[in-house]
Amino acid sequence: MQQLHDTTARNLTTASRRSLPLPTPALLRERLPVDRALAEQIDRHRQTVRNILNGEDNRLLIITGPCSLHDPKSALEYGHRLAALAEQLRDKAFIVMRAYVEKPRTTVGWKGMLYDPHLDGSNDIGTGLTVARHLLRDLAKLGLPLATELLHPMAADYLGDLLSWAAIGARTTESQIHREMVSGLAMPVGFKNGTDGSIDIACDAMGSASHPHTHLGMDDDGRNALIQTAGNADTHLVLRGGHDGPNYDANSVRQAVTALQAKGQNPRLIVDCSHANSGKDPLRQPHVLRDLLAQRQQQRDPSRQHIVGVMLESHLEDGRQGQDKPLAYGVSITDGCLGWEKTCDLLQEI
Ligand SMILES: O=C[C@H](O)[C@H](O)COP(=O)(O)O
Ligand SMILES: C=C(OP(=O)(O)O)C(=O)O
Repeated sequence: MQQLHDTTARNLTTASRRSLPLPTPALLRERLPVDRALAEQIDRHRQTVRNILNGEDNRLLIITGPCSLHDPKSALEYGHRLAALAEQLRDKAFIVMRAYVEKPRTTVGWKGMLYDPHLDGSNDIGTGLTVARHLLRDLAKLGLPLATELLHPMAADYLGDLLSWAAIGARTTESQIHREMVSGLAMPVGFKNGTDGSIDIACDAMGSASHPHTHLGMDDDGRNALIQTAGNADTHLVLRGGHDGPNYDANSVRQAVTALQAKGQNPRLIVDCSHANSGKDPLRQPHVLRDLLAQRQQQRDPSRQHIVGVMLESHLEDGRQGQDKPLAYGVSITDGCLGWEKTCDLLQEI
């Protein structure tokens, strides 16, 4: 009788969810391993990003790539072209590819390759994890450092070893769970300012993530676990504009730097040329980037440079997929992007 009661109570409280098994992080990493040479490459790339953020390497950090990856073929074609450009510009810039497989949504919408790799609402996350890890590993093997937004903390367990930089997005910067996760990550992590444009929440996030935490989590074998983290010393601010408009202009950057200095935090920051800084018009990104380059030129002493990195949303073709049309190759499925030709011309200006 007591058992019947317990079962009924459990059914009532869990009626709105169902679960299916997924591979553990250890199993996925075993199936798609990172070999020693690749691990060393990623370690070197992380260190270069750290050096830029600490003012020891004066090259511009450029994080560029599609708003979201949805098709391995076009992502790899972009990666091949970017790897060649990165080599050409290596004296002036350190280029990292945006390799975003999770998308935060304002309300609802496609949540990225990791969640729905078949793009049909079937939400085959098991395949999504494999496709995403496979693609990220192939891109890293091109010699490219990779950046992504870590949206679900469990995704870091499956993909974190392939990343040289990660973002916490505008919609999750205030989340304690994300700050705890960042505290245990081995790569530099940028916190974006909130969608309302405020930077205080991102500064709080940097402070929180730099501390050790103890939190609920999953171990490599997929078991619930108590996780203890050491604190991440390489967090920084990413300006992406907000509801009231852009924050890439010299005045906004100065205010952000002053706020960071007042809190004793790293005043070197990254500016996203897209999102609210471009008013979501991808073709405005060159205008934003040129403004940032002009601001950098004003600062003659490289060690006092505050804008150390920029982000672009860029794909093979301009814009985004048309509504109710067959998918066009190399076109973003989420936010509009700057096409390759324009991206390439723009980055040559550096
Ligand atoms: O970068 C992508 C989008 O800006 C973000 O995922 C939010 O998208 P949405 O407002 O279309 O949901
Ligand atoms: C969603 C993104 O950015 P933000 O968090 O700034 O909206 C993104 O870079 O894909």
